[in-house]
Amino acid sequence: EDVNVLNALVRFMEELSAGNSQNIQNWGWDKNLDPCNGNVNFNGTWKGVDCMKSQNVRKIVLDKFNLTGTFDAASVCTAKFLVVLSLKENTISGFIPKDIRNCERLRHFYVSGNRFSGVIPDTFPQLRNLKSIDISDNYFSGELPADMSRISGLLTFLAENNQLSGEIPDFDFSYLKEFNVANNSFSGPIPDVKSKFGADSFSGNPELCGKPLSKACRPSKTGLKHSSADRFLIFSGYIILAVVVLLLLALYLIKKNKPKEESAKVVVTKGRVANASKEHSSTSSESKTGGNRSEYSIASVEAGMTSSSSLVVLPSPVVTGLKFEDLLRAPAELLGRGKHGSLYKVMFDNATILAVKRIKGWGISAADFKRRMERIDQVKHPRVLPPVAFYYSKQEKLLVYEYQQNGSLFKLLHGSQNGQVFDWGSRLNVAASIAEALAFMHEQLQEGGIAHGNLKSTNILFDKTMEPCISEYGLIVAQGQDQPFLSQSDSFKSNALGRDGAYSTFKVDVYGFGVVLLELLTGKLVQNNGFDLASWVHSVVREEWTAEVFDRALISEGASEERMVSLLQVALKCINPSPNERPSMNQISVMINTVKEDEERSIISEPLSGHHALEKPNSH
Ligand SMILES: Nc1ncnc2c1ncn2[C@@H]1O[C@H](COP(=O)(O)OP(=O)(O)OP(=O)(O)O)[C@@H](O)[C@H]1O
Repeated sequence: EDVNVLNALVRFMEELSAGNSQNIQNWGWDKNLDPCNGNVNFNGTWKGVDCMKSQNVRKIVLDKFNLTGTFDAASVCTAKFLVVLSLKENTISGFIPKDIRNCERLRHFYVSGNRFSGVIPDTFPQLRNLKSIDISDNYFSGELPADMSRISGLLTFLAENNQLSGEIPDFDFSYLKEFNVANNSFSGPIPDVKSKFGADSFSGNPELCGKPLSKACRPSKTGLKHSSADRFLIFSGYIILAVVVLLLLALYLIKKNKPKEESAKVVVTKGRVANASKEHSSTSSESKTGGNRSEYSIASVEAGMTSSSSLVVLPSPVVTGLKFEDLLRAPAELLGRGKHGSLYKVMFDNATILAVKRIKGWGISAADFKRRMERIDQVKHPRVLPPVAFYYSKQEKLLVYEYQQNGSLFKLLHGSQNGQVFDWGSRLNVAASIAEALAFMHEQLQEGGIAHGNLKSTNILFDKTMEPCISEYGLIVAQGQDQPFLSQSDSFKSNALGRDGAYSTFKVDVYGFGVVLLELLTGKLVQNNGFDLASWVHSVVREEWTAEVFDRALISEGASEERMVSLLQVALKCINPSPNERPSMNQISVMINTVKEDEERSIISEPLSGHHALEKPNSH
């Protein structure tokens, strides 16, 4: 460590020891000694200090050290690599200084069982890397910072037995495993804790109400609590809101009265409701729109579009005799409006459910489009959803797929899982299947340079037998040096462009696949095209905390860390910023199969009485 850091750490210890110089000597906190290199059992090294790669102080654990002084955050936070700070069960007093914000890498902060007082500083939520916080059994008072939810990925928050007051702020409850604020003076409604924590976590706060406590909240009471200044602010807020709403309404009315613009070729028209249960309530509106159209149908106002000649129905066992008019008239429901188009669920023939993707602004020629779709259709792979039909017009392209009832990988990972278990074995299977299918497609479509172009967990769907399959293959053109039809600012693409500028469509898919692997391993949501997740994983791995990236569900299931790390290594290769360094899908498929074989071998060789052999839930 740097001399300045050593000096600061000695100062930190002096403050903690309240001038008891004996302490410092006994524990070897001497700036002339190396805190890192020495015997672990304090022999020339600093007691309670642990270092990373024998260089930087990473952990300071001074539990039960009879410390009676105060906490000098500014000094201790000069140790930039500090990840764990634990001062449990001493008699430290005073407050936590705002300078705690400088401990940027801090992941675990434990000060329970001391005599800390004062408020938790508002700089605290700036410590985004925090995983666990234990401030229980102290004399902390005042309100918690309102933006505690900024610490995303928090696993533990323990603050029981203090004098904290005010409302409990919103936390990022998605990953929280432990939460306790019992025996404080919190008041008001309990935020939605997603039924993860019971009444024990909140008891001993007489003014708290709402679930999971048995005391219900009285709506009027919160109103009374506001001061007149508060009330003024709230009312003026309402007024502003009302003005905005009125303005929007006016704008909408003005727009509506204008003639329809040329570009709006396909509209969703009002008519009969798709849902049978609502059928009679809307019969009155039917006459207005002329019979057969459904409330949400992909109908067109453009005369040209109703010609069935442009709909190409590919030979498939799913639909026979699908006509364009049928498609337009059929009841449809808008499922999503993605960056690249909208997706409709269409009931056809009362038996077949189709998914229709509508893409706008794709400047591809009719012949190219047709060739492309037919080529994709020719390369059949059981794990790739083939289009059943497609439609071309200059402004609009429609792609028809069979609707998959079992949802997407995204939904399985992040949706309400309905008690479904998505265990390690199943995740590994998904990874292996998708890698294999993608490798096959890449190989077959190498010549035309047709990659998937938009691989992500919403485009991996589960079929009837819960086997994963890739959908929307080849709907995005991202080839050569010329700009893909995506915007230039798309960080996904610019990322795929890499530092060396070389562009490869297939390597974009490899990146996308790497992000899917990260999602499978961490269980975390992907934002910003996976860029955030990727950089988070990188930072954790760099600091040798690899085990912390994995989904808690996988850890508690007892999944093999060794094999999770192997899969993580594959993912990191896929998301290499330089596309040329990324392996091919074929190589990736081989790597994942090796991990899968290891897994299978271990299941066979493990004794049946083993913890995971018994508890392993069925894979799909
Ligand atoms: N064939 C299908 N069957 C069932 N659900 C589907 C099908 N195709 C897509 N979906 C689901 O419908 C939703 C909307 O799909 P859409 O493709 O519009 O979204 P997206 O993939 O997030 O966006 P985009 O592809 O435009 O980037 C997604 O949740 C997707 O998983």
